[in-house]
Amino acid sequence: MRRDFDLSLYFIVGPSHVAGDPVALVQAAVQGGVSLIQLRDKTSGTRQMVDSARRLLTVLNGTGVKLFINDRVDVALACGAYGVHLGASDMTPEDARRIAGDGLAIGVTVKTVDEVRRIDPAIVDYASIGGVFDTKSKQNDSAPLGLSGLREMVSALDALAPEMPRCAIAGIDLEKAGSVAACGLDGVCTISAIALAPNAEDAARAIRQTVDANKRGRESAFA
Ligand SMILES: Cc1ncc(COP(=O)(O)OP(=O)(O)O)c(N)n1
Ligand SMILES: Cc1ncsc1CCOP(=O)(O)O
Ligand SMILES: [Mg+2]
Repeated sequence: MRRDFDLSLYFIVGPSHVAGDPVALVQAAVQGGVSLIQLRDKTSGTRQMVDSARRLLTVLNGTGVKLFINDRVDVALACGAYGVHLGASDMTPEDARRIAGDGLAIGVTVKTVDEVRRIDPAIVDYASIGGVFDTKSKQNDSAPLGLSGLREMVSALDALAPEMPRCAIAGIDLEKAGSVAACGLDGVCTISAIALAPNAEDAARAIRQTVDANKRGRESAFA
């Protein structure tokens, strides 16, 4: 398992979400408290994607913030990313593990309780629950879970693998981040709440503060 990553504030970047070079945006976001980055690129060629990932890794070097690659096990391995994020139509986590061995952390999207129950905790390193709310950043075919659906998913995850790191995604902004994190998560994932904010660093800082105050395990900080 590779679990030396921090889901507190997971920020997704890519050409569909950020016009132009994401480097300055990522630097500002990390300065504000983003703890994990994902490159999500549905449009570029493979070589371009590996180049973009390498540039992000250069920016993240020395920050402790890890890089995950969306969908593409080959790109993640080629650039030396920390992990890969896989959804229901991507390579299965089992196949990704066969290819990557222990060389990649593997995160998965879960949208239903059944999908949670199908997770193999010996293979998967984190679960991202969503979509929680409506989002303009991706077309989601299923209805939003809302907070009650999110809580059901968290309970299913607790029954399966209480230690498994978990975050949630879709429509999570500063206003919602605290109540979402308080459902028993290790963090939240966002695109627009940081990428479209007037000041990415300030936005990340504010969201990170509210997540830290509400996420699972916060009691131990005062023990
Ligand atoms: C952290 C995180 N959670 C969910 C997703 C969505 O993944 P997927 O369901 O495979 O959809 P695409 O992003 O590939 O369109 C994600 N990328 N990251
Ligand atoms: C990639 C992805 N997967 C499910 S929702 C989503 C986009 C979330 O973006 P935002 O934080 O802007 O709602
Ligand atoms: Mg995917």
